[in-house]
Amino acid sequence: MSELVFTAKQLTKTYVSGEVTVHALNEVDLEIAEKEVVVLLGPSGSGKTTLLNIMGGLDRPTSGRLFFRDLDLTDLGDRELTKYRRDHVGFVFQFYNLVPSLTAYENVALVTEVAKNPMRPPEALALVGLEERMHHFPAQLSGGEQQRVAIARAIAKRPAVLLCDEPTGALDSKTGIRVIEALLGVNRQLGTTTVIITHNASIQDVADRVLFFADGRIARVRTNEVRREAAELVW
Ligand SMILES: Nc1ncnc2c1ncn2[C@@H]1O[C@H](COP(=O)(O)OP(=O)(O)OP(=O)(O)O)[C@@H](O)[C@H]1O
Repeated sequence: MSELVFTAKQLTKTYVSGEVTVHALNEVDLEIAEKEVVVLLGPSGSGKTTLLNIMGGLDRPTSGRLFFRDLDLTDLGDRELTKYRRDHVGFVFQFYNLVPSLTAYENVALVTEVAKNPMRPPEALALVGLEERMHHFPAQLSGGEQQRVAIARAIAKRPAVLLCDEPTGALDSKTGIRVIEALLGVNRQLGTTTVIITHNASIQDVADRVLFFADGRIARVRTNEVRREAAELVW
């Protein structure tokens, strides 16, 4: 059995506004192993982003526990949570949030300059197939290429986990597939545990496991015996 990266126990997040209570996460139990690729699917509002944000130390649960390896994240103060995030977590969002006045190289360097044991920017950009474009500005890159720069930026500090919220949401199928290819390449070469939220059901075939969310719970889990390559996807 491989090592666990995340263990969630009865993880619950409740929002109360006035008379309305929303159970964004409802007593979720979950284990995610080292090096796993996990895809989260489910309707809008089913709790996927809430779980991702708590795993990334961006948000806190209302009750329950979440462990990163043997570190109980639910016990951490704000500064410790920030340190956890900085040392161990890379994020990729739907919109790339690159600095437009900086080249691809410089966007990655922003992170590597403050990390403990970073890759050099060209190494990170090579992992996503962009070494030839590293002196280009975001405006000179396609959406898919910009997202790959964002992935290079997220993984340059060699995080244990990469959390991706709709990474292909703004992309057409061809560039989306290249982005998934980049994520799988990083997972293969660095062993980064990767969690991907998507509304695109075809992406589930590249995962080790697929968690289907409904009403703040994991309603179903699918395990793929064989992971498909990104190039085999059709959407
Ligand atoms: N800050 C907040 N205040 C109040 N309710 C919230 C807040 N954040 C999320 N929610 C509610 O919690 C529920 C779960 O939201 P969440 O964003 O986790 O869903 P999701 O599955 O990621 O949806 P989507 O696919 O649309 O991103 C929703 O009903 C949402 O409206």
